[in-house]
Amino acid sequence: MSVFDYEDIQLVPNKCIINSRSEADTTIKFGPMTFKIPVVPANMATIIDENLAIWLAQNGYFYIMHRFDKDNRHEFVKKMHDQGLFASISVGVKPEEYELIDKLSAEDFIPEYITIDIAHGHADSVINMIRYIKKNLPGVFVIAGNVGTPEGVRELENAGADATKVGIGPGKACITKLKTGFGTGGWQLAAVRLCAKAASKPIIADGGIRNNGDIAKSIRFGASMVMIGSLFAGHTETPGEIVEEDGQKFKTYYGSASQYQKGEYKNVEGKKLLVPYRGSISETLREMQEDLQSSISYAGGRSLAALRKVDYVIVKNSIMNGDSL
Ligand SMILES: NC(=O)C1=CN([C@@H]2O[C@H](COP(=O)(O)OP(=O)(O)OC[C@H]3O[C@@H](n4cnc5c(N)ncnc54)[C@H](OP(=O)(O)O)[C@@H]3O)[C@@H](O)[C@H]2O)C=CC1
Ligand SMILES: Nc1nc2c(ncn2[C@@H]2O[C@H](COP(=O)(O)O)[C@@H](O)[C@H]2O)c(=O)[nH]1
Repeated sequence: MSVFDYEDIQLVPNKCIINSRSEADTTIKFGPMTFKIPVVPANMATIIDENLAIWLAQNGYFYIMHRFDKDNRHEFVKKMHDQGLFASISVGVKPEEYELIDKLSAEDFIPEYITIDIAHGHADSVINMIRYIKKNLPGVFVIAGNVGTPEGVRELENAGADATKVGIGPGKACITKLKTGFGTGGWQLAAVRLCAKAASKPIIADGGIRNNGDIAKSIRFGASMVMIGSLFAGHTETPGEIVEEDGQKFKTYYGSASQYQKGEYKNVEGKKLLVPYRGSISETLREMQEDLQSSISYAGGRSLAALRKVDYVIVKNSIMNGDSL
């Protein structure tokens, strides 16, 4: 098994067949809808809130609302639908989460997407929740995770998941590999490749994206969608608190399994960081789209499909050469 991560890989260019990068099509069909780019902000409390979810849905981007405003999720689905927007929520696996599914079903508020979001998603608790949602809300597109192995992907797909989310511990606010010794941190891209080969349905590569080029690399190795936290954390629209230090502006970004999210220091597997403030998220999304259009041109194609079969080389520890943007 070859083990590598984003910084160890370079994609190999093919002859360009378009006259302008604007001709390259970055759209992706994911579940019942098509989105502008194959990118989704992480379903974390410092990355997405209701206002940003509305803006993303109105502007052709996928979003997944986090699950930490527990009592508001039912109202959130209703609010999105009242505005003619799609609803995409997260759930956990505890008993009260089953009550939410029952309530949505009883009142016929059916979100388009539900993501089952727990740390160790290769578990009977997740399999049971997938089955419950599929039985009680049969039209919903169910994303389940997180997993880091082909076996995990297959079991969740077999239980009925429509997509699986891959990544155990590669996130920037993550300390899982330090606290437990487990995970895909340091070999996340290779894990995405292994999982995608086993998958018969779409996968989301989750965590470890540090540069826009990593989105193209994720697509090359089989992801249909890429989930990103830290690269989005510093924006005006993301909900992290603004902090000023030595005249410089930062925003807070904390893990969903950090004490800041949990309110207590128990089973902590996440930390808090300060991320430089960087203006509006619309500019970052626009730049991601432009960079992806450029990637498609280097792949010698017109759409994301060209990226999926491009050659690559493994250049361990050498390609960045100390470079930074
Ligand atoms: N992608 C990643 O690498 C990681 C992501 N996270 C994020 O942090 C948030 C909190 O996650 P999580 O702690 O799972 O959520 P919860 O605290 O809601 O836990 C969900 C349920 O799973 C149980 N559980 C959690 N971890 C384990 C485990 N290792 N073995 C057995 N049972 C377990 C919990 O019980 P109990 O608490 O009693 O064990 C609880 O009943 C999520 O948003 C998750 O995505 C967290 C860590 C890693
Ligand atoms: N191990 C942990 N992982 C976490 C936690 N909170 C979120 N996450 C995961 O990180 C990604 C985002 O990664 P990034 O590299 O883009 O910043 C997110 O989608 C989760 O899967 C946590 O507390 N511990």
